Amino acid sequence: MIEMTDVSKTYANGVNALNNIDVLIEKGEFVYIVGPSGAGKSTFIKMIYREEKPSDGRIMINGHDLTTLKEKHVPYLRRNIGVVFQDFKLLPKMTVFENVAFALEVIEEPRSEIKKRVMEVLDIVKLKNKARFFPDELSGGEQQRVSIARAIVNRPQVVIADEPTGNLDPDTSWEIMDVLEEINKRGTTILMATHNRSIVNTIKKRVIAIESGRIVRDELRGDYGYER
Ligand SMILES: Nc1ncnc2c1ncn2[C@@H]1O[C@H](COP(=O)(O)OP(=O)(O)OP(=O)(O)O)[C@@H](O)[C@H]1O
Repeated sequence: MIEMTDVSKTYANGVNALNNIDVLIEKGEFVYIVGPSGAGKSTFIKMIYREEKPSDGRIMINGHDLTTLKEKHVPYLRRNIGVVFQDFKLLPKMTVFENVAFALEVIEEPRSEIKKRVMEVLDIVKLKNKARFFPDELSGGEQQRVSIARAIVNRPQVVIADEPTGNLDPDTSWEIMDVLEEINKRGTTILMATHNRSIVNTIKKRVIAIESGRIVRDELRGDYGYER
């Protein structure tokens, strides 16, 4: 469902972030993207939700060619891809409920339907009881769970997480993994860029390792593979 063919990315300042990337990720996979700082992991991820365009090569997502996708069609692509960031990016003046409902792409859907869907996803992330709270009234892990609820509320086929546990303590990081695994079990493809060695080495998944802009390893049930 995600296919990159000979993809390279050079930024405007001349930095060559990715070179000749070939990769195929099937529906329902859970994939860790690992590699040293500056290796190109975020660039790889950003190209999938069209935050960045490749300089060369082709990216296909669900049969759509991202490289020729018109700007006006980018919102349709994004509806199918939920994104989770290290720093949550919640709207501080909105409640948990509103943060999730805001992301829901429903046109003239009855309020009752919107409420039902938002409460469904808050149930998945175990935050139904905090729907009326504001982000600053939540722990870091809870805020990340809200951001995951927001990412899945449109029932995307793919969730992309760029260091989702980067700002969290170890216990909370495991809770976030429980939630991501649950979402994956329900059929959503997950791509997660991470520096979290113990998670990668414990919850075994496919590992794609990137170094200096190239894929140097792609293993089912792989290891983190880097020393600190
Ligand atoms: N917008 C940008 N403009 C220019 N260069 C960039 C830009 N974004 C990233 N780069 C460069 O591209 C290279 C890859 O960066 P990227 O953020 O993809 O790495 P990363 O593997 O995600 O790193 P980290 O683990 O530190 O987040 C780096 O050399 C970085 O400086």
